Amino acid sequence: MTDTHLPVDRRFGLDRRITLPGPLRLDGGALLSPVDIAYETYGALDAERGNAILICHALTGDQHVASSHPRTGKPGWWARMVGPGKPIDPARHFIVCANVLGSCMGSSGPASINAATDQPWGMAFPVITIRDMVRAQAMLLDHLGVETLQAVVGGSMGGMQALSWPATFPARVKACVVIASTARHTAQNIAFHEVGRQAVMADPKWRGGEYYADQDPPAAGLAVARMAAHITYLSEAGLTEKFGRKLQARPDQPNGAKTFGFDADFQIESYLRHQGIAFVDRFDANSYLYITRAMDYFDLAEEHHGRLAGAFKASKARFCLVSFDTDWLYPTSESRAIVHALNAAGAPVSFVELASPFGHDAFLLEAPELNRVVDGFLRAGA
Ligand SMILES: CC(=O)SCCNC(=O)CCNC(=O)[C@H](O)C(C)(C)COP(=O)(O)OP(=O)(O)OC[C@H]1O[C@@H](n2cnc3c(N)ncnc32)[C@H](O)[C@@H]1OP(=O)(O)O
Ligand SMILES: N[C@@H](CCO)C(=O)O
Repeated sequence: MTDTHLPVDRRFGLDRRITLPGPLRLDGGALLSPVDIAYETYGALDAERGNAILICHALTGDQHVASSHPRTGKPGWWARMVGPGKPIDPARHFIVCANVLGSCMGSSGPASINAATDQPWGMAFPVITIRDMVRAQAMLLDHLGVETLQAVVGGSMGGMQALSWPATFPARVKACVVIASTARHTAQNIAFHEVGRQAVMADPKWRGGEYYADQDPPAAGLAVARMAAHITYLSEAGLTEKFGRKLQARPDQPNGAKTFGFDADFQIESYLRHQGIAFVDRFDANSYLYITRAMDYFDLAEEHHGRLAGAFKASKARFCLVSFDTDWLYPTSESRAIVHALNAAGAPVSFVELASPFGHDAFLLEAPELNRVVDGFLRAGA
């Protein structure tokens, strides 16, 4: 087993990658060995080993939750929530955030090397599930000497992992915070993901996922996939307020003008193109296929004989559910269904729907009310 520091400059926090021998038995039946997990920690484990908080990231997130990204220098994706003086604070908590299995920021995924062939896995990487991601995190926590989590916290796909934790390891979780998430992917969720996957696979550069050798990825397909997905992370009201029908300024047309053609005349078109292009620079197309698939397969009730309450039967955890009123990707009704199941299972649960114009991605933006809810919930159990 090796545990190495990755060579990055850190404001605070420690960026590492561990190679665990495994094997990790995956829901699909495959055995993964070895298992690489890239992660960051902040703060220190207390003498009782009782202050660990695991933060689970969303679809395209990473382990850089609170410290600046080593490549872009941008602040961590949840620096608003995690850091000195924040609800999740390295002065009080031992904070762990790991890159999920299947991703491309250092953990085992389709872009990493298959030890059996000495080549990138590509589409030979085994299909993974949310529960497989959670099992890999449990292996990391074993390595770090964390038996019980004070809390597991996540938004979006991070919330799916957070929910999966007490269902998979009921004795290891004392509290669970689930933000803007769901206990299952609906037909509409799967439909949007399938559009994105088909955009990637229709790009001639995808080549069955074998594009690593000449470093010529299916950038156009992945950018279109991200553009479509990004719309689902926003809200109509937010888009109207930010862009409306405003025209995009260009060097030759500083106030914008219609070209009566197919340039990005509208600001919203230009914005989406920017989001698509920026995404290609930071994400692997095959990882996008694998992780969206894991989300589509997620159905916590199905894993427990069709009863969502059954998933929480053995759990002793307290739960905090948060939704946003403009999130149409994982609307409040999905959180309510989880709350009902938790009530049926007799689990302590608090639930709040917050108002925000920003849609699903509101959990990533400045949201003082969200910080107050998370802070209050974590302190109540400390
Ligand atoms: C969840 C995790 O675990 S981490 C993964 C989360 N991260 C992401 O999803 C990254 C991409 N997502 C986003 O940017 C999301 O919208 C958010 C919520 C995270 C950020 O939202 P905001 O801070 O409001 O940023 P916004 O959506 O306005 O995008 C700003 C970018 O659009 C660009 N932009 C804005 N308007 C235009 C336009 N008309 N034309 C072209 N580009 C534009 C800005 O220049 C800026 O570019 P930059 O990010 O390269 O600096
Ligand atoms: N925008 C976030 C949340 C999506 O669920 C991401 O890309 O991970």
